[in-house]
Amino acid sequence: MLRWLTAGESHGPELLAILEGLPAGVRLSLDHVRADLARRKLGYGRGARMKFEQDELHLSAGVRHGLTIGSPIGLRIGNTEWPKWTEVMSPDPVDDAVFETGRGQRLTRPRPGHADLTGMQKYGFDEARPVLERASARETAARVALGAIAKRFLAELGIETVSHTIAIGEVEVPDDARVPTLADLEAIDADPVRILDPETSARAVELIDEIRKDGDTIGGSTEVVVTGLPSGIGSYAHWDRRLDAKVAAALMSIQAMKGVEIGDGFRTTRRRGSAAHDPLYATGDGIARSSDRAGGIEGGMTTGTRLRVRVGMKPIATVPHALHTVDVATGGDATAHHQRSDVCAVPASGVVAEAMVALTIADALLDKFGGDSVGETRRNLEAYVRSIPAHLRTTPELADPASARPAEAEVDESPMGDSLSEWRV
Ligand SMILES: Cc1cc2nc3c(=O)[nH]c(=O)nc-3n(C[C@H](O)[C@H](O)[C@H](O)COP(=O)(O)O)c2cc1C
Ligand SMILES: C=C(O[C@@H]1CC(C(=O)O)=C[C@@H](OP(=O)(O)O)[C@H]1O)C(=O)O
Repeated sequence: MLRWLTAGESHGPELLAILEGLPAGVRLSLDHVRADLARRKLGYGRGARMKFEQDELHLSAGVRHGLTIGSPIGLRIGNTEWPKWTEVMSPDPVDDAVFETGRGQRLTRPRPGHADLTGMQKYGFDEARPVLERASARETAARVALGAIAKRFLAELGIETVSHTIAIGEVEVPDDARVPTLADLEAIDADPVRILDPETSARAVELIDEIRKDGDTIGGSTEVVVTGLPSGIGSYAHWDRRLDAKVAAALMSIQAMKGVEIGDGFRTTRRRGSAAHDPLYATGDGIARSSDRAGGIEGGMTTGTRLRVRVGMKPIATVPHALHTVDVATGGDATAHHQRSDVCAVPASGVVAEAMVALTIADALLDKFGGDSVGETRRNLEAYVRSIPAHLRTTPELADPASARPAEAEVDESPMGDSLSEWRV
């Protein structure tokens, strides 16, 4: 089992994160983590803070001489903005004067769409500062750092993860656009909105400019693609073992995410059954699916084809043309507080989504294969893959129905072996 925890406020001294349960022997350098932290700060439409704040990474535990050692991995990410916030976020009591002016002013005009008002009710505060400090997506830097480590573990097993933007507002990548692989990552990250198709990217940038000019904000969607997965990760046997449920929960836990689709998701719900699933064909190399509508998960388990999940983000709640609200200090009409904000954080949210998927997959793999060292995990994985009998084996490549015969014929000719042990994992 892999466990992870984060702590830290948006304007506190630092974010903290612990990853527990990762096997020993994973090759890891600080640069791997730094690279993903830098990717998370990219993206057209982010606010001023992304330009001046640095993510100061410290690896405190669990790694020695470039290898994980099986102990909990601990890391810190310093907020370089901290010197401006020492009084407002001081752990010790401060003088009341701090709350009179500037950064310390009490935030009594809650923003609709953010955690402000309900957080005040729930935790018993009379202003939103202590709420937004933790509700803020600054915390996603810690998740991305942990995800970068999980990705190193996955890479040791030949599993690769990539994300890209598929929509900004109503500007969408066409349905039939090529699904990227890790080889496309450089091109995706080089694009201002992380869209592969230059024409769609240009329209998305134009839209963000328009939205910014209007004093508004915009959301969108991203897709995460994972290749190299064996079949059978997750399970149909109980609700909390289903991999689709775990991936959906992980993605929905990211600030501002409002919906998750596995594979073709809601598009599938509008199709007839005959056009909604991925028919099986016998190819010379095993059983293959002729389409990728399920997104690589059936019955809560990986099918062995690429995993494809999408997550949709609502527009940023701190709208510059601030929304109507109530000043809870006076009870009167007001506009919501706004100092600065992102106009669009969809490109960055893809990097966070990648991290959450990587952590979830790494956990599910360890659930099935265990391993105190990555070599042990790899041996267990390979033994499982070898144990699947030839007539049940699948290939990740899509079948061409024209040159394949239906899988049923194959099964008829070669029924499952007499002995249970022949196919038992
Ligand atoms: C990468 C990223 C950046 C974000 N930046 C902002 C921002 O600048 N201003 C803002 O109001 N919300 C921002 N959000 C969204 C809020 O954190 C989120 O809406 C808030 O925590 C309320 O949670 P909910 O939207 O899940 O209900 C961002 C989210 C992400 C993932
Ligand atoms: C700091 C980050 O994102 C922040 C997420 C965020 C929010 O409300 O979620 C609000 C903004 O912070 P501030 O109000 O201080 O400008 C973003 O900059 C980051 O991603 O590193």
